[in-house]
Amino acid sequence: MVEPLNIALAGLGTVGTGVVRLIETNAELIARRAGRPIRIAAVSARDRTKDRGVDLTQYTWEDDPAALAAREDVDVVVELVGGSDGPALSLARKAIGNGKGLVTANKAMIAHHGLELASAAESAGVALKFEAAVAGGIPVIKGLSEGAAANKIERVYGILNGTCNYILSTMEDTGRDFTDVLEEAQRLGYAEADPTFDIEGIDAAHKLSILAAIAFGSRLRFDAVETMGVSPVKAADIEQARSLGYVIRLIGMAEIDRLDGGVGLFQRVRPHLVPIDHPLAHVDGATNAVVAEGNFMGRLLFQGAGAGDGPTASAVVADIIDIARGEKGAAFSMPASELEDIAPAPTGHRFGRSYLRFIVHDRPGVLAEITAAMRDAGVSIESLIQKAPSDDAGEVIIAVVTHEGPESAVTEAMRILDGSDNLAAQPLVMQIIAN
Ligand SMILES: NC(=O)C1=CN([C@@H]2O[C@H](COP(=O)(O)OP(=O)(O)OC[C@H]3O[C@@H](n4cnc5c(N)ncnc54)[C@H](O)[C@@H]3O)[C@@H](O)[C@H]2O)C=CC1
Ligand SMILES: N[C@@H](CC=O)C(=O)O
Ligand code: NA
Repeated sequence: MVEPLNIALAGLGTVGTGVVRLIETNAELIARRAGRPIRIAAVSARDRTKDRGVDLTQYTWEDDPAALAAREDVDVVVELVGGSDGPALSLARKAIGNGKGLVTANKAMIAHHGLELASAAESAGVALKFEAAVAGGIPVIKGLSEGAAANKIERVYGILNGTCNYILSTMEDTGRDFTDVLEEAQRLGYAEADPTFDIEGIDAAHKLSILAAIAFGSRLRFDAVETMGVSPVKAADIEQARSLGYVIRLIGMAEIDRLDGGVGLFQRVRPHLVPIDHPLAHVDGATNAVVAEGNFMGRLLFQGAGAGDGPTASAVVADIIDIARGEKGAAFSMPASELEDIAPAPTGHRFGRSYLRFIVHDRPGVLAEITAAMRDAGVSIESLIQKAPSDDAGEVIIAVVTHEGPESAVTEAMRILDGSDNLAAQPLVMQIIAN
């Protein structure tokens, strides 16, 4: 008789109930693949009486998630509560401290405390796994830390937030309003408990910092991710971008910067313009996609569902199966002590084309002021569109696409224009992804 792997689940929301459903539905197949059955020994969440659409009566209930980490009959704790600190972190610390494996989908906690938890797991000789934390159901952590393990990777980028991608692509396809589409993404279980994390780019920044650590063998530097979300993007930008041959996507990009003879870690999350014939332009809905460039493998593209109960549960259970097979692995693809401390790249090195959007008062001299600022900052204009006001508010949209050049020149042009009384709103700058 083979001993089961006994797991405890903390958090029974979108992902937690997805995990219960998956383990119950595919129990026999999972046992054959894992070499032994996966048994849910105990569960915990905030509200015991809530109807979650799954029968939990057969599992022991603990009111306090921390109690799961103390149970003798538990081999692996699965943390699906969320939040960078609080109950999730104390549960994670206790589980590892008590010699239990830890599986989590919590990118906020890993981005902030991943190094501490990885070191603790290594010392305790237990597994720490978080495949679901980056790009949901896509096995990108496995792909990079196992499939691409032999490569030097110096660039990784992609679409890392399902909620933002759902909002941007749905607005683009249907012309629907931002708030309305966000509510739909929340109903579908894509958004974080606090959706500000999604729309302000913080969730994507959590994921990017984890990916960068795995891809480059660098220490996590979430604090150094330059982050901007999608809230400043207006329906008019989506329309303008489309007329220029682009779509707008929230892109996370991490790169090793070797300019000026040093080595720096560049990490940025921002809305970008993506040419319509680029593979990332066709990533719609809650789909995520990650591109990684390795010195021997070339370019890899991972694509699939980045959020939602089924795909996320699939990644969580894959981690549990790995542990059942006796695979511990290294949380960040190498021992925590081997991760290099790479300082953030100096700003001002980036080079490329940009899209600049101004909302201005419709009066003489506005265009001249904008083009003069560009000239004085050394920004070369490739195209400029002025859109007639659609209402009688007396405001006009001016969209500028620049030639390739240093981003620092665009920043300087924005500095020159800052505070101008011709501007009716804060200008928006989006970088254009090269083909
Ligand atoms: N929803 C998604 O598509 C994805 C979510 N994740 C991550 O998975 C984790 C869980 O996310 P969801 O299931 O969407 O969240 P959720 O909000 O649907 O579920 C959270 C669960 O944790 C429980 N909980 C919250 N605070 C608690 C506390 N103080 N004590 C005890 N239980 C508590 C709640 O009762 C609920 O059962 C988060 O870390 C999230 O970032 C990762 C990838 C995709
Ligand atoms: N809120 C996240 C869920 C998955 O990580 C997202 O929208 O991508
Ligand atoms: Na994943």
